[in-house]
Amino acid sequence: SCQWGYDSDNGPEHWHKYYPIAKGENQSPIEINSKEVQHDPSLPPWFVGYDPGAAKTILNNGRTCRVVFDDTFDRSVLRGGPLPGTFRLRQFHFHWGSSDDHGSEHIVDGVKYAAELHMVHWNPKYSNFAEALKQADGVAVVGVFLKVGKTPKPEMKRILEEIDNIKTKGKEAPFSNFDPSILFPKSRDYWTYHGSFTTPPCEECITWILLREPIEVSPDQMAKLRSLSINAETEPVCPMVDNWRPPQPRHFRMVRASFQ
Ligand SMILES: NS(=O)(=O)c1cc(F)cc(F)c1
Ligand SMILES: [Zn+2]
Repeated sequence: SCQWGYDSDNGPEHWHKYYPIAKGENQSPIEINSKEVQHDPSLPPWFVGYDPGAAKTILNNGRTCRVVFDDTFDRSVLRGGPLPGTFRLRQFHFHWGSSDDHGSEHIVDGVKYAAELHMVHWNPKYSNFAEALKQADGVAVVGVFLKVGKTPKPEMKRILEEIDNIKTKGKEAPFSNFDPSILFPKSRDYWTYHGSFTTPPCEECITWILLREPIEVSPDQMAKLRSLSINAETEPVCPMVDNWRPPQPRHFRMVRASFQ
């Protein structure tokens, strides 16, 4: 059946059987190699206008920890950068490893970060998210790398405090009054390229905006993420770790940088 995951029997090497686009030519993540990136001075800055009141719930869907927003109107939006018009924030989630030396999906000059935050937005010129993911310009994801250091990121506290209430698959808790832009690093420098969802359905609908500057989290904060389980409450405990897809072939895609 369609229960894809990250194990040897349902992981990234199997996804193409149910989602043939997983072997497409515009798949994500990819390796970013600074020497092959093209600096594009015409790339504008990107901007967000997030309404903290749009935050709704935090959920363990058995594959990641996801915070969901009200996207029924242009309430929390992303615009500028490589994007045509405004995109609506729908959710954000994370990918991480079983130890601090890996876990990110995109890899930069050989560097694997401990985790990667994805802020998912969709183009309201399409009637809904399901329609948008069928379009090449349907979705925009801002990716932020998480690097482990000594100082905890205070802005992560609220997310990690909720983890105790969503330990197992299917658990959901209210999550309100949160502006996710507090998670961004200082610099707005980014790489951008056209790619796909890094999980099934692997649709090639994403304009990626990957921030160059990682945010720093503490080892305890990473351990908290790793305390989530993929199993439901009534099933044997299986830690939610290594929920990342390895890099995919870049093929003929150009990665542009907003910075020199
Ligand atoms: N991991 S990802 O950001 O590419 C992503 C976003 C999304 F909205 C749905 C997915 F299945 C996967
Ligand atoms: Zn993701």
